[in-house]
This record gives sequence, C-alpha cells and structure tokens, in this order.
Amino acid sequence: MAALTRVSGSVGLISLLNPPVNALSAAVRQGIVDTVRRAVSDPQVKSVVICGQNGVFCGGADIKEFGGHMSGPPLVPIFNTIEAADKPVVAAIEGSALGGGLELALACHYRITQSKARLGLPEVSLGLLPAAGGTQRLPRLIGVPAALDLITTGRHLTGAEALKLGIVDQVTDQNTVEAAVKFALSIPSGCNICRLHLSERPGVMQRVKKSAHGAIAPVACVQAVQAAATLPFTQGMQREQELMATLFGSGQARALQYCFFSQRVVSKWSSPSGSRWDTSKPKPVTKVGVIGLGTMGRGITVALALAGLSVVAVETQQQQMMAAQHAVSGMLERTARRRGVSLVGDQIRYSVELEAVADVELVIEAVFEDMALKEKLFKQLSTLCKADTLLCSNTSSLDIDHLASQTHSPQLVVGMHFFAPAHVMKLLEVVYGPRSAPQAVATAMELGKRMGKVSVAVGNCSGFVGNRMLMPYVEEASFLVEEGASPEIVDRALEEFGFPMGVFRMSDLSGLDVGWKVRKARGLVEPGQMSRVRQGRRYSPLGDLLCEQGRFGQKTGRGWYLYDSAGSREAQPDPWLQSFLEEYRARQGLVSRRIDSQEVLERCLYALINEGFNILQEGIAAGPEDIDMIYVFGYGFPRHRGGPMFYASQVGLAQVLQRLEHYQQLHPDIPHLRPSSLLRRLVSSGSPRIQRWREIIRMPHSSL
Ligand SMILES: CC/C=C\CC(=O)SCCNC(=O)CCNC(=O)[C@H](O)C(C)(C)COP(=O)(O)OP(=O)(O)OC[C@H]1O[C@@H](n2cnc3c(N)ncnc32)[C@H](O)[C@@H]1OP(=O)(O)O
Repeated sequence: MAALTRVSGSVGLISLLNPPVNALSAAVRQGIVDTVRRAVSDPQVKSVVICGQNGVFCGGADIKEFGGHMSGPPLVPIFNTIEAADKPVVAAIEGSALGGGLELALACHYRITQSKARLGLPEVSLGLLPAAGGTQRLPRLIGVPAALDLITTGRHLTGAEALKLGIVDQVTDQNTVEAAVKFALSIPSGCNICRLHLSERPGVMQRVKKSAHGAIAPVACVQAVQAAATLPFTQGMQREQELMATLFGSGQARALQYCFFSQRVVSKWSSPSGSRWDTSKPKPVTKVGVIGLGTMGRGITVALALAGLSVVAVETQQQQMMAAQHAVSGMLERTARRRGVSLVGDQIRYSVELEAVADVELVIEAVFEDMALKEKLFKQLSTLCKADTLLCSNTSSLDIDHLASQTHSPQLVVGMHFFAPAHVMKLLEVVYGPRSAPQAVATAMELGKRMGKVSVAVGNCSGFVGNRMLMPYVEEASFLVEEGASPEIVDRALEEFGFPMGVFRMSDLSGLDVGWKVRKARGLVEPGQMSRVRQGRRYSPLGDLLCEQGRFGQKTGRGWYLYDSAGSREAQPDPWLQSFLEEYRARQGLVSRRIDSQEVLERCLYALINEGFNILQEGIAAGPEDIDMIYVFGYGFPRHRGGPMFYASQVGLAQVLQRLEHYQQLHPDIPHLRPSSLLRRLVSSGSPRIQRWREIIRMPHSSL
C-alpha cells in the first residue's frame, strides 16, 4: 500500500498506492510507517520524496473506516516521525492533497505542487477537525487568520493559491514528482519546520458560531486553532486530540459523512423502468437553448456559460431581452471574478425568435409556470428543433408526461428543475416521465454535473420530490399559527434546529403571492372566505387573506413580518398581524393554546418526513439519499442533520411513527399526518439502518 524505490542515486521515493484517491487506510498507514523507517535508516538515501500513484497525492483518511473499528497505526505518530526525520522529506502533490493528505504534506519539510492540484482541510464538512496535526501545523506555517479560514470552511485551494499563502514551496506545471526529486537533490540536510509567532483572533468564535447554525465542528476547529495560538506545539496537539474525541462519535459527524457518500450515491441513478446510470450513455451536448429570460432563465444561462457551453438565449420581447442581456453579463462577470475563472467571449447569442434554437442539441424551457403556455411552446419546439433535440422543462411542479405528449418525440422530454438563483444553488432535480428515454435522463444528469450541480433523478408527480414534501411542512406551520403559535415561534424553532430561515421568513423572502398563485391554480382559493375545510381536508386560508391585503412579504414591506421598507430584509414582529390572528381565531371559534418548539419541530418535520416515505413507496425517489440530498442542497435542511430521512433514522422510526399517530388522532382532518405504510413496514421490520431501506422498499408486500 506504499512502495519505496531509490531514484537519482540518493532520493528515496515513497509512493502511496490505494486507488482511486490513495486514502490513508490502515494498510496505507502501515505502508508509510515501513517505508519511512527503511528510507531513514538507509545510508544511501540522503533525502525522501513522498507522492501518490496515478496522479493523486492523497484524499485524506479513509472515511469508510470511520464507521467501524479503527485498526492500524494512527496518523499522529507517523507524521511526527516524518517531521522529526533528519533527512529532508519533500511532498510531491498532484491531483488532491485533502484532509489527512494535506496534513501528511504539512509534516514533510517541503512541499512541491502541481498548479492545478486541490489542497484543503475539508474535515469540518465531515463533522471533524484536522486532527493529525493540521490545526497546529497550518497556523504555524501561514498564520492564524488564513488557517482559520481554511480550517473552518474546509474550502479547497489551487496549487497557485497555496503558494501565495505560503503552504507550498514551489508550484510546477511540469512533472511534479520529477520536480520534487530535483528539489530534494538540491537541498542540504536538516529540516524546515516553520514556527510562526501566533496570536489569537478576537471575535472569530462569535462569527463562526453564528454561521454554523448549530454545527459543532466549526466551533471545535476554532478552539483547536486558538490552542495553536496560545499553547506550545505538544500541548496544542493534545488539545486537538481532545476536541477530536468529542466530534468523532457524534451524530453530526455521522450525518455529515452520510451526506458525503449520499452525494456520490445519487449520481448513480436508477429508475423503476430499469434504466440506470451505468447502462445509459449521455448524448454529447455543446449548444443549449434557453427559452424565457426571467429570473430562472437568466440564472440557467449563466450556469451553462460558466460550464463552457454555447447558449442561445431567447426572450420574446426586445426590451426584456435587452434587460436580460445586461443582467446576465453582470452576473457572469461577478461570478467569474468570485470563482477566479476567465470568461470565454461570445458564448451567448440572444434572440427574440424562437427559431434561433433550431440547431441546438438541448433546450431548457424557463417560461412562466403556466401549463397552456408551456404546452404551446413544446408543440412549437417539437416542430422546429432537430429530430433528436432534447426538450427540457424547468417547471417546478407541472406534469412532465403531459408536456411530453405535446411533442413528436415524448422520449426526448425530461424536467430539469433548477433552484433560484440557478447559477448559485447546487441542486438540480432531473425529472423523468414514464416515456423519457434513458439517454435523455443520462444527458440531463451529465449536463447538471458539468454545471457543478448535485443532480438527482426523480419520477414525475405534482411538485416532484422537493416541492411535494414542502407542502405538508408549510401547511403544518400555518395550522400551528391558527392554533396559537406566532410566525416568530415557528421560525425560531426551525432556525434553532439549523434551517437558515424558518417557514415564514422564507415565505416573506420568496413572496407570498407565489404560493397564492399555485393554490389558485389548484382551485383552493375562495376570495374573502374563511372556511377551513377545502377539497375535503383541513385548509388554512391565512396566507390567502394576507395576500388579499397586498401583504406579499419583503417586496411589499409586509407579509408574515413587518419590514422598514419594501425590499428591506430585517424582519420584525408585526403588531397588526397579532391582532389580525386574534380576530381570526375568535371568528373561527379557535381557542389559542401555548405551542412549544418540540411540537413545532415534530409537526412540521414529521409531516415532511412522512411525505418522504410516501415518495419512496411510490418509487418517485429511488432511495432515502435522493430525498436527503434534495433537501440539503435545495431547501436548506441542515447538513449536519443529514437530511430529513437520515434525521428520522436518528430520531428512531418507531418514535416518528408514534408521534405521527398521536398527532393524527388529534387532527384527523389532516391527511398528511396519517403515517405512511412504508414507515409502518420499516418499523415492523425492526427499523433497519438507512442503508438497508432500499431492500425493504423493493420487497413485495401486501397493502392489506
Ligand atoms: C485523524 C483524522 C485525520 C484526517 C481526517 C481526514 O482526512 S477526513 C478525509 C478528508 N478528505 C476528504 O474529505 C476528501 C474527500 N474526497 C473528495 O473530496 C473527492 O473524492 C476527491 C479526493 C476530491 C476526488 O474527487 P473525484 O470527483 O475525482 O472522485 P469522487 O469524489 O467521485 O471519489 C471517487 C471515489 O473515492 C471515494 N473516496 C474519495 N475520498 C475518499 C476518502 N477520503 N475515503 C474513502 N473513500 C473516498 C469516493 O467515495 C468515491 O467512491 P465511489 O465508490 O466510486 O463512489
């Protein structure tokens, strides 16, 4: 798992061998121990170079080992031995040096890196801290502020950025191992351990705690770096170990590591028809049409252009097209500057003629959420585009199969549901209908990947996965307000749970009129009416009544909260709303009661989770990982809780079932509190680990 050879006469070359990313498994750690010992004791070896095989230095500790019993030599003494070696040790970094991989390089005396290599300490995103000396060596090498930034965010750097910060000694575009060997031959014996004088950074802890939304790892990272600033190296290392011990077995670490693997699981998509990621080849796409340049169309255009695709952007009115062109240019420049990438000119062609998309390979429709308008457009596209052009809709809830039926080639139609702002948000729901060809799904998934999205393939139903689950969550929040809670009580409970925004603040941000339009389209809105049963089930008209008063949220300066002015973001409790709610409850004969945060969490989250089980049962999502990644990347579900389905597994499925039954008895008129039969089945199968749910879902069962 690590090999030692002698090159250029006197350089001991140690290669890590553990494809695909040379993770530091027990065997690799043992290999490093053995090869370093041999190299250091060999009198013919004057200096040592450590590299990774197959163009990757090292992706860090083997995350798969974290769940089980850890065996083999630990990293800290291995790295201390390397640092203490009396022969110069040089790390040759290609591909990635992440987590324990970078910590290995930091223990070496010198680092040479490929300019495009990725370096970073991403442990915080796994609920951990860099506990193989990273929190002690990095601040001593580059200072506290830069180290804090890298360790608390986990962000990756390029080799060139790492050189600027002083993490590496040399960057090369040539063969990195050869450059490192040449470097090793040129340096005298003795080592280069940099020990900066460090001082603490006031105010950092407060800032990190605020942005952590309840995650504990970023806080522990700050504490560990503070130890580097205040304690001698050996004591700092001890503090690092103590802090790591509090994180290692935590539920948050388990949730975050589950997210790491789930993000990779969802790219290996499958559908109930049997089509799969490994048997469906995507069609090559170089030119894409975007129809409709409102907020979504503009974001999609930017995301495509940044991914290096040619875009034909169509808007029917000249004036709107000009406005969109101006906005897209600004967004592109800002995003490219932030990401440090250069723009390729002339990638986007604007037109007011639909015919401009006649020669593209894929079209993304992003016009208003109006079925009649989309039907007409798909009919036109089907006639004017090439016979094999993929037609995709950015609808957030409409029937993909119905749209497909408007075209000559329904197999070429899929949904590509982006999230606003589309050039920033990582989630893409790829929606397949019963007639979508495997190649169409594979192509949309591949295009999402090229745009840097986490793409999740889901089946066709109203609202798909994300918005379908959101309905019961939002409805429960309104019911709680009818029963006595205030928007502040509901939002506070959800924000303390870890959501960046509660239901009502989020609704004010996105606009209350958005949901009002959807409810109108579903025939639920009865202007001026207060009835609380519609279409045979409990309904809260509160949102409609606010809209009738022109309270659309932030954009009108009032909604569930009050704002200083239209467009302001600072939400304040509104005394008017309080009186309005009191009057509403009195007219409805509702007796207000005290509602605590436990009830808020249980009713909102268990309703959401219950719908997730229905979705799994119907095969709309292939597994719990798909739902969890949709919620983590698209809806702000706290990543350190793993997503709604993982959270349910942590709470205990029997407990979720029991609380749903309890609330359903109290509220028999709320269908989404009726426990899903899949949840019952899982509980009666002994509540297996989430990784085993797919087996249970697939098992034949009787619904009797
Ligand atoms: C005492 C504690 C000390 C240290 C703690 C740590 O080091 S924690 C680990 C820190 N490292 C990371 O977080 C890096 C994780 N990996 C990545 O970010 C990417 O995999 C990487 C290295 C940038 C490569 O990306 P790429 O897109 O090329 O490949 P992909 O992500 O699809 O990964 C390929 C397969 O490798 C598996 N894998 C990757 N890293 C690890 C790892 N550290 N441990 C175990 N397995 C890893 C990944 O799951 C993929 O597996 P597959 O079965 O093919 O889906």
